[in-house]
Amino acid sequence: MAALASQLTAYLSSGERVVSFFKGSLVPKQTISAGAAVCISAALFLAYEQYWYTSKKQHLPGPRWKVPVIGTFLESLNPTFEGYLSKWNSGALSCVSVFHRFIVIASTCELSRKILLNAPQNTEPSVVDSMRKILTPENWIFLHGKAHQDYRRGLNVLFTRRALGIYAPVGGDVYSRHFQEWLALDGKAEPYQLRFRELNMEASLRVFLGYYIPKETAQKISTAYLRVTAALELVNFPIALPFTKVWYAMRAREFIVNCFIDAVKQSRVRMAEGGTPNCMLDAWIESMIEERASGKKIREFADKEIALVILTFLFASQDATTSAVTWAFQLLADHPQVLERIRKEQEEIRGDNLTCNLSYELIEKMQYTRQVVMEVLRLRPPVLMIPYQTTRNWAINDDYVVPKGAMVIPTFYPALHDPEVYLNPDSFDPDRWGPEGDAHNHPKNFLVFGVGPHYCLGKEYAIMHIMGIIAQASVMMDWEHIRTPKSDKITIFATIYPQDGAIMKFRPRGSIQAST
Ligand code: HEM
Repeated sequence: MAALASQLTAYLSSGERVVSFFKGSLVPKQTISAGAAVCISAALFLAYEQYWYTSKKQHLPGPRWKVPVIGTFLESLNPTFEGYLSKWNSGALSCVSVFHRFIVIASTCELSRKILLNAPQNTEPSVVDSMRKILTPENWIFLHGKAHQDYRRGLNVLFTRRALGIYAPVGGDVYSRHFQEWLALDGKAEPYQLRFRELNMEASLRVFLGYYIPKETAQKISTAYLRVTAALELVNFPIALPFTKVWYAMRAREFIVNCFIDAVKQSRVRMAEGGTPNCMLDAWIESMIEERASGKKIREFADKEIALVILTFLFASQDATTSAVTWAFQLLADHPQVLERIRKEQEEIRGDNLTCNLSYELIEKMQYTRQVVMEVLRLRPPVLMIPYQTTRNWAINDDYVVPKGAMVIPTFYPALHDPEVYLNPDSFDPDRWGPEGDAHNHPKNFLVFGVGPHYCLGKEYAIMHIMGIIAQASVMMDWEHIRTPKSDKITIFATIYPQDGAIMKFRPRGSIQAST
């Protein structure tokens, strides 16, 4: 069967040869028309496709047969959360195929961790082709194994305690400015998801690049970046023809990277003159200057390289943090007793200066606010899964070998909603992260940021950023969530959002109670 299958594959690569195969060898000459030959070869191709699928599928739960040619492509265009849930519930491992890609989905904590931790020996992150085009093939994010490890080590300096201390007040300034804009809407109710995105984008640009980028350019970058997000589909047209989504995204990337390079040059000049570091670029360049001065052998990062790294940070952070911030505002409005405890904590640690700007020292004192952020991320993990692929045939457990080249997907949601680990897993309970709770005793289940060689580099910064936003918001504003039947329904677009876009209204702190 396998020999026949491989013979057929070779033949099916050329229609002409297929016709001659059937005309010339299988049946006597002159007895079969070209049309009939095409029909027979199509039928054999379809049969081969089913053989290909079922021989990989074996006993795994999944569609019994492959939809000819496209597999479950149509379902993957409009994924639903309920669809994912039923897939995860179907077995510890399950499968589908999209076009000619065989996909294995792991739904337990143990198997998901195994996939992530087995990079690069048996697995590696699976990259959609458009990503390589948009982020450029030379981007560090596509490195594997030792090269990846070494490069990544050089970036650790950007997320030290000292570096976070530089970023906290920069973020705080941006949050307060955006809150003032929301308050200027005078309590108008509207979906806030897009406004949360704008806040995140500006915070990222200012934290990463400081004020080397003028306001108008920052706005242009924010708009251009929408092109990048739009091109992040699982399936794109393979060639970046003019005016396709990927083509627009590549043009946007060129513009963004050029702006970043300009900022790097300015930072180099300022830091060489002994300036105080005000953003990630400054921290990075200062550390290179210091290491050079100390005579250490260091990795010199070129301007474009730095710009591309910052681009990956934008890429990795924008959607995930926007998702987390959206759910955080919604969950806090729906659980006023939790918001009150955040406020109480802020009063305790800020004293008389309630609306003072953020600092890392303040962040470190926000024990309860941290618990809240951990719980938001557990309940509504922005990233539900990450696609990897196998680099060889790999016995993932005792009874299944994932074939080489298959996409293998570790999922995070089931581990984060495991009722044996998190009591009442679907309830929002920040106390489970407190001294009395036991969520901390199960670090293996907290897969929000992945695990292994590619785990999230920005984890600590992301947590600080979300904490900073809700802390600062709690002292400046009151907000209401206008609930709709879609508020608790999850929509999936790379990350997860409430289906109604989180309809909210904001008022200055104290005015809602005062007016009711
Ligand atoms: C709530 C916000 C965030 C979430 C939920 C999140 C989640 C993740 C996840 C699940 C991964 C893949 C891990 C793996 O494959 O094992 C990842 C990778 C990554 N994240 Fe985040 N992330 C967030 C924010 C950020 C931020 C703010 C930054 C940068 C400032 C960042 C930078 C990165 C980078 C560079 C990688 C790739 C690391 C590598 O391949 O070595 N992330 N993140």
